[in-house]
Amino acid sequence: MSLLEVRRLTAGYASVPVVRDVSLSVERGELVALLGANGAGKTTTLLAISGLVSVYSGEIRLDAGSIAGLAPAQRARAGIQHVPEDRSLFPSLTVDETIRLACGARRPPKWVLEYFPALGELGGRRVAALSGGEQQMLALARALCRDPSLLIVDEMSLGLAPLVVNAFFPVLRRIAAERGCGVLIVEQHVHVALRWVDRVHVMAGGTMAASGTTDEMRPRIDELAGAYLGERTVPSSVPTSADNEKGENDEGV
Ligand SMILES: Nc1ncnc2c1ncn2[C@@H]1O[C@H](COP(=O)(O)OP(=O)(O)OP(=O)(O)O)[C@@H](O)[C@H]1O
Repeated sequence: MSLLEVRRLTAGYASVPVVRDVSLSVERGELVALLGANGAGKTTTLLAISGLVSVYSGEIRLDAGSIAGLAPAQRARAGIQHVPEDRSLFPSLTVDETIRLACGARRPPKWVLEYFPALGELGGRRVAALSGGEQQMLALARALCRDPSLLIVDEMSLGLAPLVVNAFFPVLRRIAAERGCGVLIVEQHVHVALRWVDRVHVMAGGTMAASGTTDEMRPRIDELAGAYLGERTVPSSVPTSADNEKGENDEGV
């Protein structure tokens, strides 16, 4: 039984479907990437899972239960946390205030900041004064405060330097493994994603073009990039899975 099961989803805006017949799944402890060119429908698919766009047909199940009838806030309470593309932080709040707001009356769980120790030094700093990487750390930490069973991260690397991106992936892997949650990310750096994720779904033109384990997809990446990913690939000189075993860039954030 998958943590998240999306079956034949058709969803869109103002009665116009922009994703059609999309199926994907995420298991507990698994890191899954959703890839695709601009406009392929990745964000819309994530928004449909979180209940933020209209679903016209298909099924979305979390822990085997249908969440179709649930409002976004109910889905959040059911275990889904969504870090949107723009990160949706409040620029005038400090790091501490952002975390406290996410935790409500409770204290932030200690383990949250253990994944992002750099945030510990930034408690009093306003969001507006944080770098892009620090803002992404905060957005992820805020989502983790709810101890999600499914963490959704849209365009995690947007605006971040490749070195910073490389540092985020091992942290996401640890979160998935240690918290037992599923992590579904939209990622533009395809070769970097293939270094770290367990499974890949490739969207094109609002439909699911290819799905498979990373080992299955890696040999097909040039074919997939040519057919579906447009400019959203980086040269294959970016380290591949073999480099993981050497522990390069694993220092975390
Ligand atoms: N609010 C909206 N109203 C109407 N159409 C929209 C809306 N948002 C997105 N679309 C359209 O839906 C299609 C899929 O967009 P979506 O943002 O899901 O793609 P994407 O794969 O996430 O692209 P990108 O990588 O550029 O963010 C596009 O044709 C887009 O123009």
